[in-house]
Amino acid sequence: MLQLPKPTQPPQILASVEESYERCRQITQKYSKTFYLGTLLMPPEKRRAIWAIYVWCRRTDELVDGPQAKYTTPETLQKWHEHLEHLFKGHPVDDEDVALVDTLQRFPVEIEPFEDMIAGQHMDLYRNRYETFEDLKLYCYRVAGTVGLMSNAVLGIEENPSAGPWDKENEPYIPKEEAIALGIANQLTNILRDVGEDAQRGRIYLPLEDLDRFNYTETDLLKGVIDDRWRELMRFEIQRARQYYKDAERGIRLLSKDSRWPVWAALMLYQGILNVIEANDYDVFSQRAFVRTPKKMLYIPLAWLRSHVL
Ligand SMILES: CC(C)=CCC/C(C)=C/CC/C(C)=C/CC/C(C)=C/[C@@H]1[C@@H](COP(=O)(O)OP(=O)(O)O)[C@]1(C)CC/C=C(\C)CC/C=C(\C)CCC=C(C)C
Ligand SMILES: [Mn+2]
Repeated sequence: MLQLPKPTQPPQILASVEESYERCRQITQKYSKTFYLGTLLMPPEKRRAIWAIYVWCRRTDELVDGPQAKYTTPETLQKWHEHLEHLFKGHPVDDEDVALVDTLQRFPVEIEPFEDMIAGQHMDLYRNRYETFEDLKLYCYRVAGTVGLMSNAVLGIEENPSAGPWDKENEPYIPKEEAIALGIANQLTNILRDVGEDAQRGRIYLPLEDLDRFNYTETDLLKGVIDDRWRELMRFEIQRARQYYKDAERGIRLLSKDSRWPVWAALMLYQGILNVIEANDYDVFSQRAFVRTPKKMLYIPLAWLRSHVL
């Protein structure tokens, strides 16, 4: 017997694939000058896939960090998770989704990093202190390491041209840990840059065990005290972030050739924020550290060199 369609909501006319990617491009350009610049160095198909992923990440982040964040509850995140499941079944729900569904078909990736990022936003909903670095690392993996895993699928791995047929059975090494390391490095940089802003919202991401170690208190931080204890603490955290950038570097060498330059550029541009924090004598309370445009432009050819030489 012929099945009649079940009565549902009238089908919504969504943006075309091209329109949706263009929207994602505009959103990426508006929200992140750094990553947008990096994506311009990619071949067009990869570039627009990264824009689509960026927009999903940005929308997820906005749920707990954006202007409507005070209305976000665990149910909101549960609904966002259901929305995600639709996308992985190939059904876009709104205009921005159309590009991501297309991207997921072209560059298959597991749902897990997307789910983990939602779990990270859940942490932001309830936590405003991190006791140990292990606690903070889990948060950093969830909100940023996951971006590395999502991006890996698009960036691609360089096939080893010298591999013989006997090597074909061996799975190629996917630099997952290195991609996660770059996400964690970026997130730690973000946290160090935004200490003052976060404190004004009552949030302290720096591990309390680290504050203790340098004899610096929560009250000092909330008051924005800059003294030798603070400088030592910041030096320690900057050093830790730099180690994560270092760990990521060996992974970049394994990426496909056309992805190395943009990733080096994104790494150098974001890591540059740490140098600015040092140049500002660790004052992250009364000024925001950012890399000036002429310096940014200098990083681009340097990144090209590194992608060819290292
Ligand atoms: C060039 C390239 C491939 C970039 C990836 C771009 C992308 C998909 C970014 C998504 C970022 C995003 C919106 C994440 C949501 C959570 C969040 C806000 C995390 C912080 C990002 C900063 O974003 P923001 O828009 O605030 O930027 P500004 O500070 O305003 O400039 C984070 C700090 C996390 C970003 C993490 C990454 C981009 C992961 C990087 C890892 C890779 C690209 C993998 C590379 C592969 C190997 C093997 C090393
Ligand atoms: Mn955020």
